[in-house]
Amino acid sequence: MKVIGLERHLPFYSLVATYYTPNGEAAKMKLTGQELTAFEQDALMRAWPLVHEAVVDPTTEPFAKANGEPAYSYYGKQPEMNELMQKAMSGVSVPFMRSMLDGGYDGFDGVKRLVDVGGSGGDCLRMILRKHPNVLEAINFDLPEVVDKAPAIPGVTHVGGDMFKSIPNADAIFMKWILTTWTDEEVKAILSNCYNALPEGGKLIACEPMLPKDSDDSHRTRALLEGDIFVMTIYRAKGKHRTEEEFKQLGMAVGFSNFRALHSVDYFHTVLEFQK
Ligand SMILES: C[S@@+](CC[C@H](N)C(=O)[O-])C[C@H]1O[C@@H](n2cnc3c(N)ncnc32)[C@H](O)[C@@H]1O
Repeated sequence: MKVIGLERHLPFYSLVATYYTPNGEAAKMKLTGQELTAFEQDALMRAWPLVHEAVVDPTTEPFAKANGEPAYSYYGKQPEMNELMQKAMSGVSVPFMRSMLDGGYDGFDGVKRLVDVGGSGGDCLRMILRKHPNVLEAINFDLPEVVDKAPAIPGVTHVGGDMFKSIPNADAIFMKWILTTWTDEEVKAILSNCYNALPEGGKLIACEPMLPKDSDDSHRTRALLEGDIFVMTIYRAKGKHRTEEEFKQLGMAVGFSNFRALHSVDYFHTVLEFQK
């Protein structure tokens, strides 16, 4: 199935994702209740009115200014919000992973040890393991306070740490919706730690929203640009959506020798492969 769009209806509690099955039948998924609460909660609502300040001065962080600290540390200190964010992430990731795994993506073939960097509650790994029994060791790597709340998943080891310090070794590294929230220098630090954790020929599979080279008024471009504003508000003004060339250059800068971008896996995310 493919996500073809997000429709927002008032009141807020009826955000609907529309999917098409391979034979063209439309199916809908509703993001309601807990998932939406994460996006509508007070801390975020306080940040939205400050977005214009970040446009005028990119050093301003709306979320940090409104709430006294950046989003990840803010959520990490509040167990309820931490849990809610994991549920929200899961609500977005499960349909994406279904689309990736059922769509014939072959990047996990032959992988024995796989790490998901910033894997939140571990849903992506759970789904990858179900489809790829060749993966014998799966490590869900996230901040300690996040993995503390992650549910036990057969075959998955939760490891707490900081991707800016080091990343566990693996044949392949997976990450979804990670690079977008960081600056170019920070992305290079994350990619460099991935590079160091991989053997020769190993690969990083990163799934990120990607901006088209030229802007247009298509639904997809508008959704991607809207996502850019969302990142600017909820996470950091310094994070940003990037083009294929920008991702490629960041990977090459830390030593990856091969790069490819697969656009047909999902409507919103592109699958980026960086090979060592
Ligand atoms: C936008 S969420 C994406 C979650 C998951 N990959 C998904 O797509 O559902 C970003 C994740 O990165 C994690 N993260 C943030 N800073 C991190 C760090 N320094 N080291 C490891 N993980 C981090 C967050 O806790 C969060 O789970």
